[in-house]
Amino acid sequence: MNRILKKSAMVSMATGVSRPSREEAEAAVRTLILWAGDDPDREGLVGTPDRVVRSYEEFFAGYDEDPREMLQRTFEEVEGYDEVVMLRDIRLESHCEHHMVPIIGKVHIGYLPDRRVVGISKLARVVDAYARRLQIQEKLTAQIANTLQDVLQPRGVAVVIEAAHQCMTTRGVHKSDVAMVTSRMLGAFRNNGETRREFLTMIGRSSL
Ligand SMILES: Nc1nc2c(ncn2[C@@H]2O[C@H](COP(=O)(O)OP(=O)(O)OP(=O)(O)O)[C@@H](O)[C@H]2O)c(=O)[nH]1
Ligand SMILES: [Zn+2]
Repeated sequence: MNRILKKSAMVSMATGVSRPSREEAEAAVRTLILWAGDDPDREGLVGTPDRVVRSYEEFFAGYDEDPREMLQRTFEEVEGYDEVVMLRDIRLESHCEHHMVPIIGKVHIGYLPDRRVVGISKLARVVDAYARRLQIQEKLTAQIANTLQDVLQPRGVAVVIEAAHQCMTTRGVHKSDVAMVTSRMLGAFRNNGETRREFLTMIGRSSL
C-alpha cells in the first residue's frame, strides 16, 4: 500500500470548494457498494472504501496543483535556437466528468520558443495537473495550450490529444478502438501552415 501520498487539503485549490471529511467519503463508497448489490462488510470489501478514497487522492491530485507555478522556472540562454520544441507521446491518464471512468491516451505538445525555454519535464507535469481532474477532452486540450501560451509567451503552441474514453468502450455504446482526437493551435501553429504541417509531421500525422 502506498502511504506516501499527501492528504488532500480541506479546500480544493483549483475550485475553492470544501471537501467532505475522509469518513464521509468512505461512507459514500460504502453506499455505492450496497447500490451495486454487494455486502460492504464481507472480508474482501472491508478495506475497499479506504482504498478507493486513497485512489481518488491519486486520480484527482490535480485539484491541489497549480500548473502555472510549474512553468515559472525558465532558461533564457538558448543560443539562437528558434525551432519547434516538442514532447511527443506523453501518456495521458484522466477521468471523464460525465461517468468518472478513465480516459487513456497520448498528448503531443509543441511550442516555438521566444527567447525562453522551460524544462521539458514541466510540459508533462502541466498535462498531469490538468488530467488529474474530472475532464472532457476538449477542455483539457485547451487548458494545456492556453496555460503554456499565457505563462511562457512563446511564438506559438500546439497541443494534440488522442485518447480512448472508457465510457465508450466498457459501457454505453461499447465501441472499442475508437480514438477521440482534439487539437488546439495557437500563434504560429494556427497562422502559419508550414509550422503547423511541421508539427503534424513530427507527431506522425499528415493532417488532423
Ligand atoms: N465531447 C465530449 N464528450 C464526452 C467526453 N467524454 C465523454 N463524453 C460523452 O459525453 C456524453 C454524455 O452523454 P449523456 O447522454 O449525458 O450520457 P449517457 O446517457 O451516459 O450517454 P451514453 O454514453 O451515450 O450512454 C456521451 O456521449 C459521452 O460519450 C469528452 O471528453 N468530450
Ligand atoms: Zn464519460
